[in-house]
Amino acid sequence: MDVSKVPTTVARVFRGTCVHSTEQEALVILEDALLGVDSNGKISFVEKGQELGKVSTKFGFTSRDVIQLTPHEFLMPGLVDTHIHAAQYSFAGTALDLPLLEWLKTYTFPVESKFQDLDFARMVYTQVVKRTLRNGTTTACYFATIHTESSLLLGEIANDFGQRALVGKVCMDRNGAYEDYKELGTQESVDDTIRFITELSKNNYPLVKPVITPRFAVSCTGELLLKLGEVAKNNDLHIQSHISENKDEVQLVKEMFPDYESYTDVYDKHNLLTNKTIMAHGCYLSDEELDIFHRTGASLAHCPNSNISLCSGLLNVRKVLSHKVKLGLATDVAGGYSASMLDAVRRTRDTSKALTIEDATHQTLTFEETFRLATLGGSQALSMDGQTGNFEVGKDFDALRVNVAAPDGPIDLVQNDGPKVLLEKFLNLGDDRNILEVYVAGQKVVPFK
Ligand SMILES: O=c1[nH]c(=O)c2nc[nH]c2[nH]1
Ligand SMILES: [Zn+2]
Repeated sequence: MDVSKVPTTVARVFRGTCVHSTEQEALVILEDALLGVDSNGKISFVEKGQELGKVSTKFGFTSRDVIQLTPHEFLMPGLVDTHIHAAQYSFAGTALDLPLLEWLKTYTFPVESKFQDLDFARMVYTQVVKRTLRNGTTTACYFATIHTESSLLLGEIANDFGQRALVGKVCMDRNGAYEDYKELGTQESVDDTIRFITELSKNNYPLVKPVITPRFAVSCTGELLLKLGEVAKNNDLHIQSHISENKDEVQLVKEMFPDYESYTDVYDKHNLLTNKTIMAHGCYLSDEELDIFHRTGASLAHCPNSNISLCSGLLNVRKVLSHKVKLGLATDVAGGYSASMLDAVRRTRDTSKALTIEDATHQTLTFEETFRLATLGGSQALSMDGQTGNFEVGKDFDALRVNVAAPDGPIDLVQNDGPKVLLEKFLNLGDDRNILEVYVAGQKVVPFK
């Protein structure tokens, strides 16, 4: 029997304001909407509240089953963090005084080396999954470390807490900056990667998948890059890495890969740019490089907090979008000091405003556009927009129930603000106290069980 044809029952029905984005409109506000979620966690209908009688008959529920949102509440799609280093959560909020290459050598590699210790890994990975979920990250694209066992543990923890996640065991077969943190050789890196994807896939976690993760061109030989491209292709997997974050790094890649046209060309020629590839940063990509992103369908993770914290650069999101390159937002913990995607939303607008200060003709991103990038944009960047990203019927219900007037919360309301103002206040002033509930694929994952 085709399971997809089995009739499903309605598991939850909400009535109230729903906000989300579509390809056409950055912000769609549905007031007094009825949103139904079926027993498979998928959105079964989005209708008008006044149609309650008809809808309840059609879908077989009663008005007593309806969860009524209060006037200061709304549902919005879950936030998508397209790039976060789970292991670096252990030093988030510190060590922000060096540029990228020195920062990696001084702070990051020594900390990541500690993740062969599974007890330490369990503690940090549990913290980061809980913290991001509580802050509304329903989908996270994680870098772990070079250690296969603890990377598998990160997948297990994300699954246990119900977060949708891509998890990458980091590949590094060279590290001139810090010899103690790298894999034994190229073949070991490939073999461990294959073991990682095999073991993770064996668990059949419904929402957690492996992602092929060459750290960046600087820490991988050409041979490794090529082999990882092959593994990704043979297994139809996502790929993630870093690109063009800081000027010294771009120069170093030029020196290490002298036969290539550009940083992007290095990845392209090693078959690492596909429509399931997400590259972090991209601050210094040329028009020609962005055209390669467009041609291959690869996307960018915008990491504004980290770009500013490590003084790396200011990504021009408008320019990226004008090349029709998919783009999502990211915390990039711990180059970025906050694990909250609300911070990424704010830093995205700050960066856009800084670009406007530099050039008055630059069109600042609106809050509605930034909202779309944090939700639908992220799901597109991860090629997951068939399953998540907005409230289209048939997609998984990944959502936040937000109360802008949460008691003891950070927002004071003084007048009867409409839903657009409430969303803007939440994005600019809100925090986890405003996020009453988080749903992933229809399951309530916050508050924690
Ligand atoms: O922000 C970053 N964080 C990292 O861990 C890293 N590794 C390579 N390039 C990087 N950039
Ligand atoms: Zn990163």
